[in-house]
Amino acid sequence: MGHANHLLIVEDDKGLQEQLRWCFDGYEIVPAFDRAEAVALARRYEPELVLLDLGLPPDPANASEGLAALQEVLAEAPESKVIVVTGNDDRENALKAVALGAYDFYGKPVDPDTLRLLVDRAAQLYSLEAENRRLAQQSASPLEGFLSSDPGALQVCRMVERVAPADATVLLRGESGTGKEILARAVHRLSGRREQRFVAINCAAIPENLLESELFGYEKGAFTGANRQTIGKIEYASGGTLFLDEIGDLPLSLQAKLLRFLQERTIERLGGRQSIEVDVRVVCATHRDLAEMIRDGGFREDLFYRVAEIELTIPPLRERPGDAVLVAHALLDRFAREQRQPRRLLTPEAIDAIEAYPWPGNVREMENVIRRAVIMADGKKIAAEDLALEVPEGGGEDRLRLKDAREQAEYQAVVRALSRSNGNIAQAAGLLGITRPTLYTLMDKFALR
Ligand SMILES: Nc1ncnc2c1ncn2[C@@H]1O[C@H](COP(=O)(O)OP(=O)(O)OP(=O)(O)O)[C@@H](O)[C@H]1O
Repeated sequence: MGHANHLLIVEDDKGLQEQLRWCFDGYEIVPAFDRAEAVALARRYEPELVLLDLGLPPDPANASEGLAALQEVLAEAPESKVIVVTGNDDRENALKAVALGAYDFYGKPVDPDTLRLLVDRAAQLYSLEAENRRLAQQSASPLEGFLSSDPGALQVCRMVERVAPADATVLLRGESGTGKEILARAVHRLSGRREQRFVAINCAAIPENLLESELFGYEKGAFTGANRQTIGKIEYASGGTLFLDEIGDLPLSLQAKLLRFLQERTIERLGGRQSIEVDVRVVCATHRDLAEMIRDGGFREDLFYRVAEIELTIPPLRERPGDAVLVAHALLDRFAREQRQPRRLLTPEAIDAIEAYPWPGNVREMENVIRRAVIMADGKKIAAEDLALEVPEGGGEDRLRLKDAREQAEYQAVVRALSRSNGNIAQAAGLLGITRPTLYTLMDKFALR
């Protein structure tokens, strides 16, 4: 056992409590003597395992207090494996308990060895399930920092994982703020070059005459003011990854020089004669339509084939249904953590506004909007007004009606599953055939938490 599992023992008989404590050497025992205590301790420890005597005070002869405790404990710690201990031959209540979400039952009188076996097995199952949950959560966000549940965007993430280890040049296409830089960094991190430098340069942000020396470096005396030899970004990235952002904005003169570098893998510093071999992985990004630029003579076709050995297109937020709200919630979590404040909730109208807005600036724009809303909103809720989004008029009425219908159906399914499982998240998720994180996201969306 890696760390000791918490075992909550709910048993009003002090002697039995003591006896059980000795059987479960190796577990972190948390004793409780009645329902209220059991629930409070379940909340505090979220124990992996619970042994629950169904006959609890004030009426130990009757299982009702124990069954109520079971439900409340599971509401606090939905993943817990609860084993109920029933009176001799009380099969009816044992089955009731299992129907309410108990993992198993055991009849008194207690035989320590058998009970220990049962608890050990439950512990194993718990850790298997925990591992599964961890893996499921990972696959929801396959690349660190890149959030999405959209099949198209997730496909791009999988491609990034696949191509990262190869040295091929990658072109990332996508509107501004769609996470091109995050994915470029992921390519680097998942490659054999991760220990070396990741060097980023934005071709649109630097004037043409400076860009050349930024990229290639220069020798002393190469031009007025060049008073010492300076290494360019390409050389600086040697052994690592060079990220050329906004490659579509690279002037034609430099396109020719870059092409030569990509073909020969050597550079010459400005004013220098020596050609220097450089081993770098190149990742490029652009929000422009390079094919159209090629037709208009603004981008070299031969360079395009060099930089686009692998081309990945990140879909914009408005084409990823559900992602806007998912990302908004994740940002609220992040800002709450950063500012050590309780997490704000979005009102249903705010969620509607987020879904209806086209997000031309994608996640970057959303970061700004949410950050501002957190500052502007008073109280725990963020209302649609706090977001101050200008939702375009008209247009999507049919789409909206369909969306309303879908939302309503979704809402009803979630509410019914939650009430049927009496608020037990794991059970409700099971009924709906979705994972717990997805259910939590839906509950947030409908403000059901
Ligand atoms: N899928 C995502 N999940 C979480 N954060 C994201 C996602 N996409 C983008 N971001 C965030 O949005 C901001 C912009 O992302 P990034 O700089 O990678 O976009 P970009 O496509 O390179 O934008 P630009 O073309 O404007 O430079 C960053 O703060 C990034 O963390």
